[in-house]
Amino acid sequence: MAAMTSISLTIADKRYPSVGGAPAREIFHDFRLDVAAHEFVVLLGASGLGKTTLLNIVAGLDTAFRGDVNFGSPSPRIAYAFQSPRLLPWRTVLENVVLPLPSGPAAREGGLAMLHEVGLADLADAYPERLSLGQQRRVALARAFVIGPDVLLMDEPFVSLDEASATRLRLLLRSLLLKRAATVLFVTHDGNEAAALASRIVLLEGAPARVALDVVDDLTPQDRASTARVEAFRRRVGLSVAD
Ligand SMILES: Nc1ncnc2c1ncn2[C@@H]1O[C@H](COP(=O)(O)OP(=O)(O)OP(=O)(O)O)[C@@H](O)[C@H]1O
Repeated sequence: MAAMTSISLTIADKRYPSVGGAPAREIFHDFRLDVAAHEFVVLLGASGLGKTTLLNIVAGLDTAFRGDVNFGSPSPRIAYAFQSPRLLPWRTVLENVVLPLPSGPAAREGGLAMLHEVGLADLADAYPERLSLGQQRRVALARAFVIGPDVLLMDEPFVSLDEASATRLRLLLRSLLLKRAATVLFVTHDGNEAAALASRIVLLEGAPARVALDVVDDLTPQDRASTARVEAFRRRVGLSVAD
């Protein structure tokens, strides 16, 4: 039975000190975000607002802030898919996927099963340099899911792909989540991507960042497959974010 993991994030204060001539910046002030178990929250907002900072705080990678992250369940498994796939070039595809697992035959089996699910079983023994960006992003997805995450953090995981490849990867992500539910925080600049994926969209604005819009995305799978319906939804709820 998978744990039901929610996320309660409070950031009383997060700032970066001044670097070079640039002034110190307060990124978050009295900020709060509550994510229910198995919600798929897309965080949307302009560049430089603090979205990556927020993911790093939830991941526990950034502890230089005043505030608190609470998961509502003990020791949740957290997977983080970064903006670039970050595969180790000297390891094979399979070796990259099983990195987060204790080594052994069970890891190999789990890794191969995951590669099969993302459609890359044939490339298990290849090295990352041979892979297209779309394939590398699939490997990153496999590595995120191989631990059976309770919390999945994703920072623009499908950026720089052509639209057809990005659409395929979004469908793949949704089907992976149908098999093993996770609580998801997904960052993007792209309003259509947000509408196509989310169960809830949170738009951030300003400095320090505040929640400018927080809407439920109840599109059906059929709606999500239609660019026109996704765009209509985005306009209806007032999401008009430029990239
Ligand atoms: N270590 C750091 N030191 C100083 N400033 C930083 C540091 N990391 C990030 N910043 C600044 O803090 C702000 C928020 O950065 P962050 O990467 O969280 O934004 P973002 O919303 O994820 O942006 P993008 O969408 O471009 O990735 C930016 O202005 C960035 O330049």
